[in-house]
Amino acid sequence: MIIAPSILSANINNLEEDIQKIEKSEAQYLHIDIMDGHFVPNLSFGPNIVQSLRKISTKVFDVHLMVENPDEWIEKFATAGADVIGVHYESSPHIYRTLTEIKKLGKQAEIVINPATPIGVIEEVLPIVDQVLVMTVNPGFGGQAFIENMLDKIAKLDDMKKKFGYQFKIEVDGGINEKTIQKCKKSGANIAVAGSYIFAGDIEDRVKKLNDVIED
Ligand SMILES: O=C(CO)[C@H](O)[C@H](O)COP(=O)(O)O
Ligand SMILES: [Fe+2]
Repeated sequence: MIIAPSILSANINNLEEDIQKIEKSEAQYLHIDIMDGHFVPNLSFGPNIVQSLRKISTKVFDVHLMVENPDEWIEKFATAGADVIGVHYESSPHIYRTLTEIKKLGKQAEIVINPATPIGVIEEVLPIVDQVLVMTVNPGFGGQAFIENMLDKIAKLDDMKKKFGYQFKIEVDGGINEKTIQKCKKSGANIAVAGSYIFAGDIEDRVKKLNDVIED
């Protein structure tokens, strides 16, 4: 399972130091939350931050767009250094086109669904995506509690993946800690984003702890 530390919970006063700790850790991804104050009630980072981080990190940049009109932003984040670009199903009526454009830019395309969104509505894009992100909290903030009934959704998605032979990875985001990561893995998740859990302690140690519990 891939661990993706979310820099939303990093120390913004000393971001470089935290990024260096992530570099040394076993994490394979760096999760970057982009919030526009409209799609979610919070603001975070823009493409310039992604561009700066690209100079100091070798991790896979997993950019989670929580924005209205994602089509306006995908090229900017692709140019800034994103490797994976995640767009919310709820953010556009033309999400198939958005996902296709991400692929045309040479990036991995990810569809993201909010807790209230059923997987049935994304069935038609499953053959073209590289990742599906199942939100396990309502997006907008770090440090929220994991929504337990998302485990059924992850398991259903994993069943569909096996039934149709799809290759996408299943990612989970929100409320991930030593306990919830094990449940997500059992349900079929392949990538776990963790923000507050990782940055509340020693970064390298916390990433290792998450890896250790899922290996047991
Ligand atoms: O997308 C997000 C919030 O919208 C973050 O990635 C997520 O909340 C991570 O934070 P935590 O692990 O503290 O829940
Ligand atoms: Fe996120």
